[in-house]
Amino acid sequence: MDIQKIRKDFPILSREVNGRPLVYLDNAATSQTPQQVIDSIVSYYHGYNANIHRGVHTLSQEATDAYEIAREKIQKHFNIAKSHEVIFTSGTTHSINLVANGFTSLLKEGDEILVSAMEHHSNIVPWQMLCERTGAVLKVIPMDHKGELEMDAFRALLSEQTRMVFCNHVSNALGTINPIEEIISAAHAVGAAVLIDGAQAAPHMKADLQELDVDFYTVSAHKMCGPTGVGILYGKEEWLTKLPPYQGGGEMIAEVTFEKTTYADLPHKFEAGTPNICGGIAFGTALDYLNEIGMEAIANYEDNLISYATEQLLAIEGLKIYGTADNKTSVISFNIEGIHPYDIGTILDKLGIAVRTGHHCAQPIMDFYKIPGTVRASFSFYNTEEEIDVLVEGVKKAKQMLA
Ligand SMILES: Cc1ncc(COP(=O)(O)O)c(CN[C@@H]2CONC2=O)c1O
Repeated sequence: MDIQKIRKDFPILSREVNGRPLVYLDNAATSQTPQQVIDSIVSYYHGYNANIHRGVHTLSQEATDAYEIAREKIQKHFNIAKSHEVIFTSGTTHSINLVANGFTSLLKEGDEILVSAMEHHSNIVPWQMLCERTGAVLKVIPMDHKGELEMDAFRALLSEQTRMVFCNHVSNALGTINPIEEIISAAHAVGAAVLIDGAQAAPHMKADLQELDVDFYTVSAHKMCGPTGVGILYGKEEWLTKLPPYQGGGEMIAEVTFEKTTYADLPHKFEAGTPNICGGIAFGTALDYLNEIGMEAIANYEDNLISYATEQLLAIEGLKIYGTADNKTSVISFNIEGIHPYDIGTILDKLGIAVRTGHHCAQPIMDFYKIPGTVRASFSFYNTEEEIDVLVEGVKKAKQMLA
């Protein structure tokens, strides 16, 4: 990987913040956008912006073709069997809510659904709302202080009453890569459906969804060098067929009369209204860009980066890392004894360094560690060891100023 050549693809990486070169280490929040994706957005609005799927004119056909080609690129990237198992959404939060809404008609009082202790709020709150609607019971798969799920406790929680299991592939707050193959297999053994939140995994590793045999998998384009406001829900056809539509409107219908409406086939049943046409097309371009570099090369490079960053940060006295799983990627959450993470983040920003501080929409994790939040540095393939050195020096300076 020619990092300097790659970095030139990202115009934003050459800007300054507070008079210093930007060091962007908040990739778990959103990734940056290469010129190729920016050009894809511009060329859509320059050349073939039109509404899709029903137009009789050339522009509409060009836009429709580009949008459906993007769907096929997503299908190929995640090794999905059928293109209609790819549902365009506005992102992971929308995708999870679509499934949670659909299960309202499939769950009954006393059914049990399991969620891991290290979830993002978007993979907790929709399921709590589902339990309120149905009388189902939410149970939590515990984690240990390393930030790894307690798999014996997970297996003990499974029963004939378990109907669903939800877990992130990678924790956005800890970087833990969860043993989803084992989770999927054990859940299927009791007949439970599994939704894996892939938001933090898909940017950093290949996810082969047929090999995983997962029932639902969610992805946000803005974490994968794509635009915000677009993502996908993958669902096995057998499950998507069982779920009722999420939103009513145009596109998702076959026939409408005031007496009765029949719904469109997959994927359109779940794609009501005018979608983020340009976003979907640009998501396809982002996948082209990532695959040009290669997901394996990206994963290997980022593994080396996080090992270097961990080693350098741990050399700072009083610094504690949260999330020390044997198998982790792309995220380092840390605090310095006696200093509030927000204060560290503020000083780092003055030095041009962008990190995230707070609970990272994972308050149960912070409660588990009994901390208000962390400083989270999150890496991508366009970051460098030199940028990590700037981060480390910045943390040392913040410690000196605040201790
Ligand atoms: C694991 C995980 N699941 C779901 C989401 C929600 O994704 P959307 O916002 O695209 O629907 C995020 C977002 N990550 C947050 C966003 O900012 N910082 C984070 O860690 C996430 O990291």
